[in-house]
Amino acid sequence: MSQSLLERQDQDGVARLTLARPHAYNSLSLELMQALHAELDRIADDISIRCVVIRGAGKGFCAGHDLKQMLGEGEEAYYRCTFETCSKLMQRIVSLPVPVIAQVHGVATAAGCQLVASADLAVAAEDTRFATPGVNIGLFCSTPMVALSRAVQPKHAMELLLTGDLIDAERALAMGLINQAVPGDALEASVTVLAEKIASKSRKALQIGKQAFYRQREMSLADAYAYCSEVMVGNMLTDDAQEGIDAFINKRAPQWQHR
Ligand SMILES: C/C=C/C(=O)SCCNC(=O)CCNC(=O)[C@H](O)C(C)(C)COP(=O)(O)OP(=O)(O)OC[C@H]1O[C@@H](n2cnc3c(N)ncnc32)[C@H](O)[C@@H]1OP(=O)(O)O
Repeated sequence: MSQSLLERQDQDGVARLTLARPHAYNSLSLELMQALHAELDRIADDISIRCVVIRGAGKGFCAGHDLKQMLGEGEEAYYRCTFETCSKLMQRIVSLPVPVIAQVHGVATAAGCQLVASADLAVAAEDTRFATPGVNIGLFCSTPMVALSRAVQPKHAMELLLTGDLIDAERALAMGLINQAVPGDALEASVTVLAEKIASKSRKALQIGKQAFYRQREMSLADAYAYCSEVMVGNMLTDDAQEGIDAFINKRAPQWQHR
């Protein structure tokens, strides 16, 4: 991992990944996206991690793709590589076996807003501004729309995409883009409470549940119930479910094996 682009700190089963390009609002250069993807791959295989927090260094979370790099490179192959890399990164977040929380402050625009929408949960400082402003610069936010249109109601997604307007955290909360809007000085603590609560669960249960949540959403009602019934059967057969139920019945704390 490149220390200058992305920083990682692990504590109590939570991996905190900090986008570290504060001079450019942590905009997603190709190298930063590659570093984040590689770190998520490592976390996927790291049994000690049960929750991931993605946050930004400096005065904002993320201002989307690095426009200076994009204009500077100016080649079709480079653009294709950028958007494919970003799209794979967002899918890696969804396919990660453990939940991802976006800890958002300052601004989250374009691909930064997509990062928020792609995370399983998001907590923002009250004064955060969100937007998909590509349309203001002749660049409709087509890849962010994939995550956005799955995270919020279609008319809310279209409003953001068509106007490019900045919205505040209160509006983002009302749209369902974020889970909580908290005072800026309470952001770190609020995310820690949420992350540690999740990290206290069985990693196996989190993995089974997260994967099933996204898969069943693409299915018909009947297929979703059939699929999730089988998921529950598989879940019941895990060591952690057997342990958790026994612990509940015997009024003791469960000892997770994370399998
Ligand atoms: C399909 C997906 C497409 C995309 O993701 S395309 C990217 C679309 N993103 C945007 O259009 C956002 C562009 N940025 C902004 O609109 C504004 O910025 C903000 C609202 C995020 C913040 O405004 P303020 O607080 O006034 O700061 P500031 O002076 O505009 O920016 C500070 C420094 O950060 C650089 N910067 C900001 N966003 C980007 C970016 N996306 N790529 C590269 N650099 C960026 C600026 O240029 C400047 O730099 P310097 O201090 O050298 O003047």
